[in-house]
Parts: sequence; structure tokens; C-alpha cells
Amino acid sequence: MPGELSAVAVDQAQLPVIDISGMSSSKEDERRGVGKALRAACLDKGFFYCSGHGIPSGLIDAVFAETKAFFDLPEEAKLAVDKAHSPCNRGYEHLGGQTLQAGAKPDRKEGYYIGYELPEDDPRVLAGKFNHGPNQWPADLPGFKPAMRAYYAAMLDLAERLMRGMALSLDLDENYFNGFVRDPLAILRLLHYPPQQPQSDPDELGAGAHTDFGGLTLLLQDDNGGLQVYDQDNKIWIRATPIPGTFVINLGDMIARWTNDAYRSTLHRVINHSGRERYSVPFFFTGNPDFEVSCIPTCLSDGQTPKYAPVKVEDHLQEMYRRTYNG
Ligand SMILES: O=C(O)CCC(=O)C(=O)O
Ligand SMILES: [Fe+2]
Repeated sequence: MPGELSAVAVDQAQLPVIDISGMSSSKEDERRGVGKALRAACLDKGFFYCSGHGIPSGLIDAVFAETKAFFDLPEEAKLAVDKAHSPCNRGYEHLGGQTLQAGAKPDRKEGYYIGYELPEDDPRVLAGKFNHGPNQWPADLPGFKPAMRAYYAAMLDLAERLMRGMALSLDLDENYFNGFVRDPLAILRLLHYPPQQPQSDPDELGAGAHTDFGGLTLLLQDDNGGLQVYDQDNKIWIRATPIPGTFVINLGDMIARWTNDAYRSTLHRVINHSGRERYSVPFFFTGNPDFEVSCIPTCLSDGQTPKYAPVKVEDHLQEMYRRTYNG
């Protein structure tokens, strides 16, 4: 993490918009075309906007409406589904529950974790596997569960398409990442950021500077702005201004390790200076928990050695939860 993380951010249209509709084409050259665009974005900041994703706008609207309805509930109703009641990190997380940036104040956000639904008697749940188990669902919000489940399934499908595109971008077989994509840990997170004063304490952030832990993050943000991406080369923060109809996609630590940092897992943070309530919905595609990520041989040029030791997805994730929840 850079030493001085300035509080100032600039507007720069530096992040590309990539139309990924070609990934659904039966023509290989169209899929390769998407791979080429992904490559350029991943070699740069590892952050891009994604259009042509095929997710219906009605589903996106429903997810935002249910997210807002949940956070508008009285504190008591939210605490009824507190993640403290869940052995697998599902449910409500109160304001200030996580500190993403070491040394900063707790994040000014409240959240809700939803994962793949597994019954109590699934062998993985019985074995106490990290983050595996049933979700909690709020009572009295009948539209919440169906909207979130439909959206979760749509995000899994989009993440799989993107991972195929990532393989093509690295000149690998399109199915190269199948072992990572199979039975993945994937977390849908609903987030609410109350507004912050423009002159607020620079150590108080909506989400402190961090990199994402897994493979890909597929982020839906409302139109209030607030997400900032670190430009390592120029040592400035740039605003990832919302573009209607797109997702912001970014690469997590697993892809950086796989590619020996050729592809970036870039620092980002959130500060909500809009004066309004901000809502966002990241989907963290973390990958198969038992999959071991080690440097892809073709990502090493002659004489180069891997920067990172191989790591099991689950072990990295568990370590990052430990760091950001227990200080
Ligand atoms: O709310 C956002 O826009 C981004 C959230 C984020 O970076 C995260 O939860 O990892
Ligand atoms: Fe993030």
C-alpha cells in the first residue's frame, strides 16, 4: 500500500468501456476480439466498465429497490438477520463493521452478505468449510429473496463469460480457468454508504483503500459516484464515474498472482461526498475454494521467477477476512 494516500481525487476518463457481447458469439474471432480489449484494460489498471452484458435492466432495478428497502428497515429488523447469527458470514453487517484500510477508521458503510445457498446437511457445510452454508433472509420483504437469487445466478453466468474472455486475453485455451470457475465461492454484497461531509476526516472513508481478494469483482453502482481507483503510475486517485447500463469490473488478487502482476489488482476506495445515500452491489467471484492459484508459466518471461508462492483460494480469502474484520 502506498505511503501517502492523498484525500484528493481527480476526474479522468481513463477507464475503458468494453462491450463483451462478442463473448456470446459462435465466431471465435469475435470472442478473441473481446479478449484483446480485456488484455489492454488488464495490463493497465485492471478496472473497466462492461457493456453488452445482457443483464436485464428490470433485474438491476429490482436489486436496487430491494437493497434500499432492506437498509431502510428499522435497526431491530436488520439486526434480526445480523451475520453474527450465521456460521458462514451471511446476513447484515452494521455500519463500521469492517476496516478495509489498515490504520484507517472503520468503513462508513453497512452491508448484507449473500452467498450460494447450501442446506445445513450438505457435506461441505457439515465439514464446517469456510463461507459455505445457508443464507439468512429478512422477514417482511417478500421481493428480496427472489430478486437476489435471480441476480446471483445472472452474476455467476456473467462471471463465467468474463473468465473465458480472460483466458483468451492471455492467449490461453478458452477453458483454461475451468477448475477455478467450478463450484466457486461467490459473494453478493449489498452496500449502503451514508453521505459524508465534504471536509470530513481523511481517515474516515466509506470503504478504505483495498484490493479485492478473489478473481473478478462485478460491481453495480448507483448514480451517486464515490468509487475511486488508484493510478499507481501517476500517484493519483481517479473517479470511476457511474456510466448507466454498465458494470464496473475489476481484477482481484488471484488474477494478479496468476499473472505475476502483469494484470493488476488495483487499490480502490469509496468516499460518498454526493450528499445523498449511496447504494452499490459488488459480486465477488472468488473461485473454487480448493483451487491452488500459481503463476501461469506463459506469464513469465525468460529468467523471471514467480513473485508469489502458490496459494489456495480459500486460504487467501480467510486471511483477508481475518485482517479486515479483526484489525
Ligand atoms: O461500493 C463500491 O463502489 C465498491 C465497494 C468495494 O470496493 C468492495 O466492497 O470491495
Ligand atoms: Fe473492492
